[in-house]
Amino acid sequence: MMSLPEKTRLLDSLFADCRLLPLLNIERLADVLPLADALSAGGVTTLEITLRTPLGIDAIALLRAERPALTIGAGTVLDASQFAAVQAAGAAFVVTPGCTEELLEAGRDGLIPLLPGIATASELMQGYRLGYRRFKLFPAEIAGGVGLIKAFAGPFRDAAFCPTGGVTADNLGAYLAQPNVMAVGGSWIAPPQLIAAERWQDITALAKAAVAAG
Ligand SMILES: O=C(O)C(=O)C[C@H](O)[C@H](O)COP(=O)(O)O
Repeated sequence: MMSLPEKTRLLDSLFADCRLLPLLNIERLADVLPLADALSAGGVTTLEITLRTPLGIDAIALLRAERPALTIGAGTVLDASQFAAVQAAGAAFVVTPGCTEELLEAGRDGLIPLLPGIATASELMQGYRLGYRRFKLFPAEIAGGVGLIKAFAGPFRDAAFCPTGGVTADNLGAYLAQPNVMAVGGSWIAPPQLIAAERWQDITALAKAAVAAG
């Protein structure tokens, strides 16, 4: 089993080539492969399927089987049983909006890395105490945005963040310019209305623009 420092290194390696984490809510299973291909064509290498819809687990398993070159994370994981389910479906890592003791322990003891969600120094320190050094900052813009990430760089010198929630094409560059930003996440690269309309080329264009900003 991997230690937390090994899981930290694995997370860093997933974003070494592309610091983007498009967040996908899957409403129709038929969208999964064309959507993943549209993002790949734009240069995306890692994406997050949320459990916000009941198709999340099936979508993760489908991508794992059909698009093995992509790295698939699972998002909106809220408890240890969901952690176990996405791990079994083949997720490469787990992202959560917040952190509970149960989830932090599941991420420590599980087979795949957890990127726990935090919005305050105190939440960060609960994970830090166990050995976590990589965190999702959620909701990034509301919690303090780039200013908060800069402030965290003072006391938490070896921590890095994946801001998510309110990241757009307009503020993406400011986040990526921070040395303690490991990646940025969000739905702006594959907006629900473009997925619903199967506008795959528009999604490729949004992905290309975001990759260019990184
Ligand atoms: O579902 C989760 O796991 C979350 O924690 C929330 C998402 O990360 C944000 O809602 C994405 O925010 P937008 O990019 O502004 O749409």
